[in-house]
Amino acid sequence: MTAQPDSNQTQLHRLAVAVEFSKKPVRFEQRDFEALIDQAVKVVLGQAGLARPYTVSGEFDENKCSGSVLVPREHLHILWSALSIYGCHFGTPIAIHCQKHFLLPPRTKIDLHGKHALVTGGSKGIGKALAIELVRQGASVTIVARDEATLVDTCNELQKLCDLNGKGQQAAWYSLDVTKSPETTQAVINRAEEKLGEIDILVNNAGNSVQDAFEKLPVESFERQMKLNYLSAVYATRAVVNTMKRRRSGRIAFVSSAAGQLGIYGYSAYAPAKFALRGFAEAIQMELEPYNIAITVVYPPNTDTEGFQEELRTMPKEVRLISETAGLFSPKDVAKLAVHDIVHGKFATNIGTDGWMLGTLTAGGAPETSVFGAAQQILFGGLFRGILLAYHSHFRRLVQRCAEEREQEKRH
Ligand SMILES: NC(=O)C1=CN([C@@H]2O[C@H](COP(=O)(O)OP(=O)(O)OC[C@H]3O[C@@H](n4cnc5c(N)ncnc54)[C@H](OP(=O)(O)O)[C@@H]3O)[C@@H](O)[C@H]2O)C=CC1
Ligand SMILES: CCCCCCCCCCCCCCCC(=O)[C@@H](N)CO
Repeated sequence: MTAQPDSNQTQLHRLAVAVEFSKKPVRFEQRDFEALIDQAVKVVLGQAGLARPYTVSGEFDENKCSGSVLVPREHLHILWSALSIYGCHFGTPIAIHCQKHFLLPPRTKIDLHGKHALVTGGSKGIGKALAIELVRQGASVTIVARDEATLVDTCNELQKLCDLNGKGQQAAWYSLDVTKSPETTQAVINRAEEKLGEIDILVNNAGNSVQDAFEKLPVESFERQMKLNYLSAVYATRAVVNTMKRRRSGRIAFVSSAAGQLGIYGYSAYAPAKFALRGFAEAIQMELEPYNIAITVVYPPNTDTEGFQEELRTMPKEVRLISETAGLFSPKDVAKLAVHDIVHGKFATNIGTDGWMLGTLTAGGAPETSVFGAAQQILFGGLFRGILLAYHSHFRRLVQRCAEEREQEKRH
């Protein structure tokens, strides 16, 4: 299938298309579905002298034998009739039904097989766990970070997993400081795309935290935190978004933090950068949804990584006591939940019971793709606000106790 005019103005409709067979063929997958749709369009529109080349990109559910086709508005009706046909395919009589169309495409699951995912900060911690999970589910993965030795080790590990799957997946690495400049990020992403194909999934994970009382943190810390935890994600997103829009498919994820939902003691430089990711994500999801690109923001509580161990060495007692109320998770568990939500196009990933409550409470102006999720927010929003206020009085006492302890230490 050939190119479709790339206009920002083109409004897309999603046609849900079901295929019925008199006798089900042994194999009928995404590729066959695409070929069938292509053929149907050519046959019917060709006879009417209207055939024109454009992409009918969709996602196919093998179990239900139905998929969806993204159609520009001006071609909706002619395509609807073109696709509602009976005929013979693979030697079997079949029927194609167009069931309904939506102006706003509902989220559908993507299949990671054959996809190319790029994970920033993929050499260690949560990023590495994300890369492993993406490979496990069939994707080829590029990881970027600064330190080459760690990149090489992790990439070798990933390639072994790829080989175990036996489907020709590949792992690649590039050394990149994601804060350097938009151009540097763009150049590395171009090279990654030349090697493993256009990026289907971008995971913005690189980041770290600084923690101390506000007046003890130098102003440069605030600037550096914004650069590393927020602006780096803007650079990388910019580097992939045009291609994703042209292809009308993609996923972009941001690893924020529970501290991107609630500001706590010690995180006056870290929390704003993690909050910023959310504002950015909410804004672009509204722009990119018509292009079948879904955004996910991940809000992990404390997660046991190299970065976290490093953080513990200088962590003020208040930060430790407050943050540990939400629990400590393994990078593997965080990655599994995040990849599940990326695949399903879910906007927010919350981890653990406190994470779930915090996510439900702070759903705020974010979009919600699940009716179940929306019902939880509507039902429990008020209740969780009450619970949060109870947590706050607990946190206030913790902060006070730590201040008293410090006073005493000073006196002795
Ligand atoms: N661990 C936790 O408790 C939580 C972490 N998070 C967030 O999750 C993300 C990952 O954290 P975590 O796995 O703990 O961190 P780690 O320190 O364990 O790993 C960080 C990764 O990012 C890379 N990285 C750091 N700085 C840069 C840079 N300037 N350019 C390119 N790559 C960079 C590191 O590689 P290299 O140093 O070689 O560049 C490494 O691969 C962060 O955004 C963090 O804020 C959120 C909530 C909780
Ligand atoms: C009804 C609602 C109840 C909510 C209870 C909430 C408890 C809040 C705890 C905040 C935890 C912040 C952890 C940040 C971890 C992090 O980002 C760093 N470790 C990064 O390295």
